[in-house]
Amino acid sequence: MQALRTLFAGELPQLVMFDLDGTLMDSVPDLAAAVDQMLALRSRPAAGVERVRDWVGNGAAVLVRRALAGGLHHTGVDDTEAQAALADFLRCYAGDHSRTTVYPGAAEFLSFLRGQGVKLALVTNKPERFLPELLGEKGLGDSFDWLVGGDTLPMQKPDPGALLWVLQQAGVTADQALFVGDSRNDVRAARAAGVPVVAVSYGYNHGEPIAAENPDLLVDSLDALI
Ligand SMILES: O=C(O)COP(=O)(O)O
Ligand SMILES: [Mg+2]
Repeated sequence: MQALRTLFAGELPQLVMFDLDGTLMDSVPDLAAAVDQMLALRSRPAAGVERVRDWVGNGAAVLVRRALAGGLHHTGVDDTEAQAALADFLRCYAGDHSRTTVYPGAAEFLSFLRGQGVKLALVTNKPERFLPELLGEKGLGDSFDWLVGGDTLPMQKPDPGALLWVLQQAGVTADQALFVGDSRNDVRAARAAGVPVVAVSYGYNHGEPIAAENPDLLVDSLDALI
């Protein structure tokens, strides 16, 4: 907590915005299962958890395009095929979140902040339709004042638009807010919004160490911030 308070002149932030996948929840096992089902429907080999981990972070449509391309760079994927594959992926993913787990320390940090009266928001690139059910299923249903999915607004992280929207809703200035995330999309969106940013070391960042993005703080678990 000492470290967190140093970012806010001895106080706590008034608003904390959280990324979801790779920050609060280890969701890759279920995302990979749905990707592999989508590929199997096309008689294509499974991608597997290790590769899918590096493809998560830019929302479902980009994840599916990366899976069709077999790598991070997905130019050249046919739009019609990508659209059909996205529909299959979304249908498969909706069915089963049983392998998704909340990271140790995440629930504790959220309830600590709630107890201190800090406003909380989820700002994820994951499609909005999955959020209420997934959070409820994993015991985080009452955690957030705002839920912003990747398709809630016209822009997605690393665009700062969703963060700026939440700041406006909350009536909080950027320097009184904090963003907590795992990927370069999070750090870059927070920087562009002027919001201090904490990164977690255990998440998904396209196979690169998140330290290279120079977050204001880097932690190995969220309860290190309590
Ligand atoms: O769905 C994704 O690609 C990533 O979601 P996130 O923004 O919560 O990491
Ligand atoms: Mg993430």
